[in-house]
Amino acid sequence: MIGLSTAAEVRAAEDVLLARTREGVLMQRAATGLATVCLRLLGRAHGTRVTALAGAGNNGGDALFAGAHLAARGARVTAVLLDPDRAHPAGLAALRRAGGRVTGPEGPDGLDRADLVLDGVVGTGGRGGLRPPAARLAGRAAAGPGMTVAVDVPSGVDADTGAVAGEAFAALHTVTFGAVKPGLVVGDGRGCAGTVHLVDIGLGPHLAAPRAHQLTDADVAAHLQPPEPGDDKYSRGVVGVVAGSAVYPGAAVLCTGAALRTRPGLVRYAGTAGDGVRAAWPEAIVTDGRPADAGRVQAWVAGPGMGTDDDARGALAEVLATDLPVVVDADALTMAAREPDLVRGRGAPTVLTPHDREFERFGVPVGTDRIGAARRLAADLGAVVLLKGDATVVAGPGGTAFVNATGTSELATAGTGDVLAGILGALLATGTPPAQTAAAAAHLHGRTGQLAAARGPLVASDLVRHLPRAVGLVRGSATGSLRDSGA
Ligand SMILES: NC(=O)C1=CN([C@@H]2O[C@H](COP(=O)(O)OP(=O)(O)OC[C@H]3O[C@@H](n4cnc5c(N)ncnc54)[C@H](OP(=O)(O)O)[C@@H]3O)[C@@H](O)[C@H]2O)[C@@H](O)CC1
Ligand SMILES: [K+]
Repeated sequence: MIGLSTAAEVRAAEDVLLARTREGVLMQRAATGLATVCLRLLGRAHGTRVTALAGAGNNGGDALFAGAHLAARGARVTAVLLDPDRAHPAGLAALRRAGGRVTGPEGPDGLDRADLVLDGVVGTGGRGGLRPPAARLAGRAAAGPGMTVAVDVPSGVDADTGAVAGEAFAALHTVTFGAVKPGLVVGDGRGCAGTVHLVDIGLGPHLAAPRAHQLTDADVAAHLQPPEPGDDKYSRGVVGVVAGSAVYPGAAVLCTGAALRTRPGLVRYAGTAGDGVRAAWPEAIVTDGRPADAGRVQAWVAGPGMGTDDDARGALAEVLATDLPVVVDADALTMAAREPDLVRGRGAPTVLTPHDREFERFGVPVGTDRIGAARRLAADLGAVVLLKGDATVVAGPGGTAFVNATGTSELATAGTGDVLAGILGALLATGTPPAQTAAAAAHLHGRTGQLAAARGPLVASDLVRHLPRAVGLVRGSATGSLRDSGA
C-alpha cells in the first residue's frame, strides 16, 4: 500500500528530522533526488537547456540546488527568481557557483527553447492558485517545448485535496519528497501532477500513520485468491444481485456477468430481468421473485437498472434489512438518498457507489475536496462511500480512505458502473473489510478497463470479457513483485 500524507503530516515529520540533522541536509537529499530523476528523464545533462522557476520558499531552494547539480553536469541552467530579494540564499549561491544564469520574472527565461522546466514556484507552503507572474510563466512553460517537472507539488495545486483555485503548473512529471501527497493523485491535481516519482528523504520513521492509501496490484491480489482444494461453490462467497427490469435487462446481465467473472462461485439473481440473465448467464441461479426467494447469499448488490418504483423500493428495503453486506448502486442510490435511514441504521457493511450527481442527491455537492466529501458522507451514513471519478475515492465511516490509481477515461461509458457493482459484490461476499474491498474492486475495474481499452474504444461488456485476464494479471504481478523482493 502506498501511504498518502498531508502537508501537515509531512511537515511534522520534517520538523523531527530537521532537529536531528545538520542544517540543509534534508534539502540536499530532496534536490539530489530531484536532479537524479531529471537526469533519468533527460537521458543526459550535457548541452541540455534547463529553466528553473524558483519561488521565495524552500520549494524554490530545491529547484535552485537541483539546477546546480544539473549545471555541474554540463546543462545550461537559467533560474527565474519570482521574488529575487527573497530567493533561497544557499541555493542561489550553489547555482551561481555551478555556472547557472539568474534572471527575474520579466527577464530572458529561455522557456521557448528549454528541454526541461523545473517548477519550484511553491510547494507545500502554497495557498490558492498561482499569482500573476507565476501564472504567466506556468502558462508559457505548458505551451513551450520543455518537459515540465514539478518540484514536490505542481504550483497552484492544493497538496492535501488536489483542488486548483485558478491557475496551476501543468507537469508531465512530479518529483515529490518524503511521501506522496493526496493532492497529486486526486481531483484536478492528478491531471497537473502527471507521473509521480517519490524521493525518500528519510521521513518514513517519523511520519504519522497515513489515513489515506493507494492500493497496488499486490494488495489487490490478496482479494483475488484462487480457490483452494477444499473450496466449493458456497465457500467462495455467494453473491445476490437485484438489478435490471423487464424494460432494462442489460444492467442485470452486466452486473451478474461481472460478479461471475470476478469470482466464479455462485451468483443468484432476483428480479424482473430474469429472462435476459438466464439467456446470457446460464451459470446464474435466477428467480423472478423477491430477494428473499433467491436462497442463501453472503452479499447483495442492489440498484443497477432496477427502477425506483414501489416494488423496487420494497426489494431494496428487503436487502438492507438483512445482516449481510450490501452494495447500493445507481437506482438504489436515488432511493437511499430519499430515505437515508434505510442505510443509517444498518449493522452490516453498506457500500454506496455514487458518481458526483448521485452524491449531490444526499444533500451536499462533492466540491473540490473529494476525499473530504466522501469521508463526510461515509461518517454521516455509517457506510463506505465509493465516489466515482477519474481517480475513484473510497472512504469508510471512521475516515480511512483510498484513492484508486488505475482509472482510465475510457471507462466513462454506459454500463461500466454496473460492472463495477458486480465486481464489488463478488469481493464483498468473501467477508473482507468493506472499505479496502471497495478500493480493491475499483482497482480491478480500472485494470480491466486498461486491458480492454488497449484494443480500442471499449463498451461495458468488453470489461466483463476481460475480467478473467485482469484477475490473472493482478495475481501474476503480485507473484512477480514477491519474487523481485526475494520473498
Ligand atoms: N522543510 C524541509 O526541511 C524541507 C522542505 N522541502 C521543500 O520545501 C517546500 C515547502 O517550503 P516552504 O514551507 O518554504 O513553502 P513553499 O512551498 O516554498 O511556499 C512558500 C512560498 O510560496 C509563496 N506562495 C504561496 N502561495 C503562492 C501562490 N499561490 N502563488 C505564488 N507564490 C505563492 C510564498 O510567498 P509569500 O506568501 O511569502 O509572499 C512563499 O514565498 C516543500 O514543498 C519542499 O519542496 C524539501 O526541501 C525537503 C526539506
Ligand atoms: K512546485
